[in-house]
Amino acid sequence: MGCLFATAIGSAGGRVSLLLRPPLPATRGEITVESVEGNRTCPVTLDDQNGTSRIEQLLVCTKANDITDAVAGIAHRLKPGAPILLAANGMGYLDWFDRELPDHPIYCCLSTEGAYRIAPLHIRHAGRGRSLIGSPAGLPAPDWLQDWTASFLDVQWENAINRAQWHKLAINCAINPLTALYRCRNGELARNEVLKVLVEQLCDEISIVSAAAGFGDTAATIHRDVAGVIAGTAANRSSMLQDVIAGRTTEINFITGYLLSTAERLNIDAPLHRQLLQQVTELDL
Ligand SMILES: NC(=O)C1=CN([C@@H]2O[C@H](COP(=O)(O)OP(=O)(O)OC[C@H]3O[C@@H](n4cnc5c(N)ncnc54)[C@H](OP(=O)(O)O)[C@@H]3O)[C@@H](O)[C@H]2O)C=CC1
Ligand SMILES: CC(C)(CO)C(=O)C(=O)O
Repeated sequence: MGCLFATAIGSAGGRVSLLLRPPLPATRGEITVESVEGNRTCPVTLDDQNGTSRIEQLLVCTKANDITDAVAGIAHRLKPGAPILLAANGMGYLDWFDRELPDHPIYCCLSTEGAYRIAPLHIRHAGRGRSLIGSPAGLPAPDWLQDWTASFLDVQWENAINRAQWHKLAINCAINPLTALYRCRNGELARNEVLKVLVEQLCDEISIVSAAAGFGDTAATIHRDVAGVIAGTAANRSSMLQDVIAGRTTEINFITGYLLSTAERLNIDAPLHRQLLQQVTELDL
């Protein structure tokens, strides 16, 4: 996603540096984004945590598990008040920013774009989607949003980013862990009678937690919306299943884990989600 977003901002005239893990292959590079519309390229400066230039604006495109380590390594280079935009899936990483970087405005990006890496700095933009950017603290749309809205991606400002994130998280909680455990494509959750019942039970629990957490819209629509996403993405392997197949740590702690910590705060039990968290965590070990 980092290569896709960097190329989008570059296409709108922005200057982009990629902060990679050391050691750096070079100090300059070129991103290639393949898609059905043809190839796009974007020249970038390559940098790592040992660099010295000051960071005016930070876009974090790691997996949720890596956010805090990645940002902690470069936090000393942030200009005072530099905005930080977090593009990872899931929820539950904002507390760290409130604690460690309270003077930096935090924004979140919720994206349904689809992209995967073919080689270093070379990606395939496999599916066009929409990206919502918003401020969990309720800040107004910043000037730099223009770099995104002027790009080739479909980007919109979202005033209620918390709600949008919760809704996406709820859908992921109902689909991703089951597909990872049963190693099936999303559509199997509607075809297999046993899995169908489990999806319904997961949605029942999500609905109760959502209502208590103040997300009444999600509580009311989660069964229908999950069925719609399963039908619309029937041939997909969920991101969690892809992580399991590739032997990567999943983002379960920031998806089901966040639902469960919200439930616990509200004294609600969600036993099926608890069981799935444990089972997927065992896969991660
Ligand atoms: N790909 C997609 O289509 C979509 C992804 N998302 C979400 O976006 C997020 C990113 O996904 P995706 O781009 O696919 O993930 P990738 O694993 O492809 O990319 C994550 C990148 O983060 C880098 N990274 C991790 N830790 C550090 C660190 N400490 N310092 C510097 N770089 C670091 C990794 O580097 P290295 O290569 O060295 O490991 C890797 O290049 C996830 O939360 C995902 O769920 C959301 C919608 C769609
Ligand atoms: C919507 C869904 C389930 C599509 O596969 C997804 O967001 C994911 O895989 O993480």
